[in-house]
Amino acid sequence: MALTDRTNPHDVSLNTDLYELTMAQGFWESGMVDAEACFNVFFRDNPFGGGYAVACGMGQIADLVSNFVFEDDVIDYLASIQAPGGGPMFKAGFLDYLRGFHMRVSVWAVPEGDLVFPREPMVRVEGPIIDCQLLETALLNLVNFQTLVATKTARVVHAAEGHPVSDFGLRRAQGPDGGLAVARASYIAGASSTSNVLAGKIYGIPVFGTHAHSWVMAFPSELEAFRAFAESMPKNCVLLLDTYDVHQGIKNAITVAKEMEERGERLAAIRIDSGDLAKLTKEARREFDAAGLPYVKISASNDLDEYTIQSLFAQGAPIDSFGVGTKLATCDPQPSLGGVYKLSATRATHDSPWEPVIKLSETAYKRTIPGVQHVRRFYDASGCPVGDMIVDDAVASDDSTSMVDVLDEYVSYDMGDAEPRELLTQLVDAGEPSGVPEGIEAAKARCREALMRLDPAVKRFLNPQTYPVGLELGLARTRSELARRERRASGRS
Ligand SMILES: Nc1ncnc2c1ncn2[C@@H]1O[C@H](COP(=O)(O)OP(=O)(O)OP(=O)(O)O)[C@@H](O)[C@H]1O
Ligand SMILES: O=P(O)(O)OC[C@H]1O[C@H](OP(=O)(O)OP(=O)(O)O)[C@H](O)[C@@H]1O
Ligand SMILES: O=C(O)c1cccnc1
Repeated sequence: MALTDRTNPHDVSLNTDLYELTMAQGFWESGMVDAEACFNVFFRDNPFGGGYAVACGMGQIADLVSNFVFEDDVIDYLASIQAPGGGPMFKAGFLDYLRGFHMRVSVWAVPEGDLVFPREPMVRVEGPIIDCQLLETALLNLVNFQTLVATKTARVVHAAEGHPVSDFGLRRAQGPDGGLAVARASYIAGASSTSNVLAGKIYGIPVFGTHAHSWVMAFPSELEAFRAFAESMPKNCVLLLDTYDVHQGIKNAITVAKEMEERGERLAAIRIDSGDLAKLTKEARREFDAAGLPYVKISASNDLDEYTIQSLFAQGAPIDSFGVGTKLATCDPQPSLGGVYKLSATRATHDSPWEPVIKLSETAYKRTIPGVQHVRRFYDASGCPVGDMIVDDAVASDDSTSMVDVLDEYVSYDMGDAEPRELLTQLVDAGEPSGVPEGIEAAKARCREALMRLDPAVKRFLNPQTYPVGLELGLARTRSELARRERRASGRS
């Protein structure tokens, strides 16, 4: 899959921050080779001021874990790193340990394409603390950006009201890897195609393209350029009308469409990439219809995002499809998702009981949730999600429907008759992939279904309603007790 298709699989273990390796060495030296940990990936705020996020990148986690090995050239490089104070950064004994290393972690995650909300675990990793720590950076690198892109795309696709959206973002993406991640995540979240040909080859995403202004400028006239393109691409001819003057562009496209009809062909569409897209697309629609060419579709591009698309439809723009590049690939106006990887439980060995741990902070906002967490998503009778409950089975109470808001302990919810379903599914079992990884189409279908069932009030762009996420009562109690104990231990109360 993706990561190893693109990079030398032996380098996967170096796609990390140095401190993961130095901490791993420290755990090894401290005799903690058998110590185990439980970490969770979560984010604190929905991106783009929205009401939800689309989980993405999970389909590549098993591949990351399997390929997390230290080949000889990697060991040689690590051996060559000098500590700032002099001498090798890594000890020979630790490098020997890494030589035979393979990940033994178990991983659970929100299924790719499903919805995820602030503070609930979107990925849970359990296993030897060394392995868990080594995984942090690469795992966050995988899921943070793809979840952000998938969420941005879901918003754009929502605004497009069922009209196809193509990812045009490669030229503005954050490098070749970024471009591939954008194509993959945007396709899962509802884009119909990508202009990125490598993504088409690697992931099997449909590829789509029109032509650039340079095509028109390379011919003596626009009409000749359109004719040449129609002859070269009779089956998928989309003409870009705005190189010189859209009004003349419409006339030239009609001339070429009529010539195509005489050859038994059809002009597929036109694209407009500048100016007032509402006004110009209305004019184009009028003229194509009047010329007896109602089948010619209208595509629009030019710095589009969910807000411009929504506005264009509010103005009655007769647009059939969109090409969305810069603002999708760069996730404008929010370039990162602040997903974090936090320790929530430890145990001395695989056979000892888990001890929940908590990270306190000056602000409740940064306080973590302790325990080995999983998520119960509740659905109403029509199959729509109504709330998510974070549960640690080891401390769970008898009350399986009540929960306390994840941020505000004075707010509680009762899920009543709603039907609970486990959200997290296992991806890796003690280092081995759990079953056959699902394809990208399954994640895409899941995303479409999940978004369709999400309350429109949570999906709206302006002041969306907050989807309820809470702690099961036993977990809420454990969290308060741990917080009190830690505060006392640190002398703060
Ligand atoms: N009717 C419209 N309503 C709202 N936004 C629009 C409308 N038409 C175009 N836009 C958006 O306005 C922004 C600027 O459009 P503008 O007409 O200034 O194009 P431009 O960037 O000057 O064109 P060029 O690509 O030639 O530089 C773009 O993001 C475009 O998508
Ligand atoms: O507008 P985006 O959402 O980023 O979509 C991709 C853009 O890429 C191309 O423009 P190009 O790079 O040739 O520059 P342009 O803005 O001058 O058209 C294309 O014509 C789109 O406008
Ligand atoms: O095919 C297109 O029209 C296209 C692709 C990438 C960027 N802009 C336009």
